Amino acid sequence: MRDRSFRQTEKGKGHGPKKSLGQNFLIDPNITRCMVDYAQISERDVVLEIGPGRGMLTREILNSPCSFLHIIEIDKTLAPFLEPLLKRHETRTSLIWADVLTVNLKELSPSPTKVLANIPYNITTPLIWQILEHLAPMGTKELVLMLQLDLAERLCAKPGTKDRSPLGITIERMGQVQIAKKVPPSVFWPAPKVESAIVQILLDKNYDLASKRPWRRLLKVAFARRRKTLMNNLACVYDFFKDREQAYGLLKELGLSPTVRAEELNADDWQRLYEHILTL
Ligand SMILES: C[S@@+](CC[C@H](N)C(=O)[O-])C[C@H]1O[C@@H](n2cnc3c(N)ncnc32)[C@H](O)[C@@H]1O
Repeated sequence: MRDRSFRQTEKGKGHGPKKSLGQNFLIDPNITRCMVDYAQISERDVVLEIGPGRGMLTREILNSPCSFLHIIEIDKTLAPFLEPLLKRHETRTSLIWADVLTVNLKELSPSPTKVLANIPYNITTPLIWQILEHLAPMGTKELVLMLQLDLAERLCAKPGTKDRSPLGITIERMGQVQIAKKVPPSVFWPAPKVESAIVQILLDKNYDLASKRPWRRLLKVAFARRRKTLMNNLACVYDFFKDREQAYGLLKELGLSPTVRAEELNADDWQRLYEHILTL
């Protein structure tokens, strides 16, 4: 059942949704419950919620047995919604008013084991990189995120498809990603123009990969010009190789065609290429 009292309450507290901050609030408690169920939060979990808005998902997380909840929200005008809620759970919550992209997530104490968020679509990609880079090495093992459906599909893209991306490949090397549930615009207020999806990311290996500069640089170079071959990108962009001959030699050694494009490589190919780049 949708939360029909929402609009009145919202107006009552003098806060209208801000488009510039991606404020499409969830109004269907079944969806927030679903997100918390996917996260399977136990009393050992420390949760980080990004962008709590009016606290719809926050309330559901606080109903779970989590030992601690960090919350980061940029919009202080949401205080009348959040502060009374958090006051009831003072000993196990901490609220930071800030742009999450400027927060040093490594310093959150206790360290989050799980991240839940209905994130503003405009900061999704840098935010996921930030979480992988700073929180995965600190023990974050699971992310349950509400994302725009097309981005969710890009994160799950298989080798050989045009949607393959550096972020998707990095997640694949660190764990698994899946679309847990597609979500229609009608569960938000105001309704966005696009469909969304709940995405579950499990991290179970290579926890420090996203923080490795050579890895990030390899992917950046390989995907710098998507229509060019991997060999051309490796040889011509930046200075990985002296010339095309050297790049050709490496691809041959790895059993890869000289005409292969970055989007065609699978996770093992990336690992072998990365290991070789580290020896250069
Ligand atoms: C899509 S709304 C989700 C609100 C709430 N979690 C819900 O599901 O109803 C996104 C929230 O992220 C907040 N936000 C936007 N940009 C942010 C940023 N850079 N750092 C932290 N919070 C941000 C917005 O103010 C808003 O509360």
